[in-house]
Amino acid sequence: MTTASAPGKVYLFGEHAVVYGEPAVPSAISRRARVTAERRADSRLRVHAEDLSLDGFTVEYSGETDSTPDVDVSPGLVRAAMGYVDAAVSQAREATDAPEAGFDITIESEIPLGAGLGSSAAVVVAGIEAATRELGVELGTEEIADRAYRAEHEVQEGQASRADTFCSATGGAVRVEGEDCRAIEAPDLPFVIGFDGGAGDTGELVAGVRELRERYPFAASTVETIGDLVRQGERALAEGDLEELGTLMDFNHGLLSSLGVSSRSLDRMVWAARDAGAHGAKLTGAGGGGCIVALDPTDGTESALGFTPGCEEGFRAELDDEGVRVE
Ligand SMILES: Nc1ncnc2c1ncn2[C@@H]1O[C@H](COP(=O)(O)OP(=O)(O)OP(=O)(O)O)[C@@H](O)[C@H]1O
Ligand SMILES: C[C@@](O)(CCO)CC(=O)[O-]
Ligand SMILES: [Mg+2]
Repeated sequence: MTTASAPGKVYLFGEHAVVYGEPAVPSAISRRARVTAERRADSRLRVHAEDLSLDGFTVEYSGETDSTPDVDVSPGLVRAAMGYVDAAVSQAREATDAPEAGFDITIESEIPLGAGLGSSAAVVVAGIEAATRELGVELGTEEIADRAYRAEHEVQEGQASRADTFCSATGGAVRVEGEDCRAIEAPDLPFVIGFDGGAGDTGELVAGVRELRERYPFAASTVETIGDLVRQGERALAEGDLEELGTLMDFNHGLLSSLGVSSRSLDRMVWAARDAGAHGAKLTGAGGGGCIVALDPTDGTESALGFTPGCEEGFRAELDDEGVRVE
């Protein structure tokens, strides 16, 4: 039995635009997904995912062809929910040259699902590490990141960047532009996260931005403008200029909003943070619902979020320098 964990992340800048080759800067945070893999004698896959929003369930099946989940929800919903775990196990089988390997998989996660904190990437990264180690193979961090990217790419129907999976695999703050992924220096950042209790569908939201880009040249320009903003943000990050970082985060939120990926509750939380004196605030991740991230060294934003209609939880998050690890 092997357990591995990997962190979630927030985007300082650049989500969505990163899918089209613009740079982005995500940062790992100290909330983790833990995946335990135990080799089975047969080639079946049994997944126990307590925190999955389908109310905690166990699925047992042998593969895509004859999946018969023993749960009281529609098979379509279960397949959609289990796609990332399936893809992680496929990558682990391929990496270890063990196409028939079966596992009992248990997932425990502190990262809300579909909320912009990279739960899918953390589950995939930790899943690949746990399953490959269980088979006695030690992959390097770069390979885990690459295979996790391929898994997300497959589940999100070809619409994924390397940002979430690279960040979750390596930890810390990173910069991703197309294939180019690297760690970057970051000062201590006073992240405050607001969570509306909801979720967005990453695949659908990315597809929505793609349509806008194809339909309107100014939407394509908006995506490029986000790239310009990220380059400016990198300079502010290197200088540790929190005020400038905040201003750029506010701007980034406006551009994401114009691309249709914000929501009423995300906007409310962003405004609550700004009114409370945060340096800046924006939605993080795919959007549609879920989380915002603000920069605020004071208690202002956290307490304001406590009184914001539509906000379920406000909490502080530390940058996590540690990526995937065996527990
Ligand atoms: N604890 C978990 N157990 C099982 N599967 C999980 C768990 N957490 C996440 N997943 C998988 O990840 C999916 C959510 O991924 P999605 O990309 O939509 O959101 P996210 O990664 O949380 O947010 P974002 O990509 O915007 O940062 C879930 O539907 C499920 O398939
Ligand atoms: C929306 C997106 O940019 C980030 C989701 O966390 C999608 C991706 O990069 O794969
Ligand atoms: Mg995701």
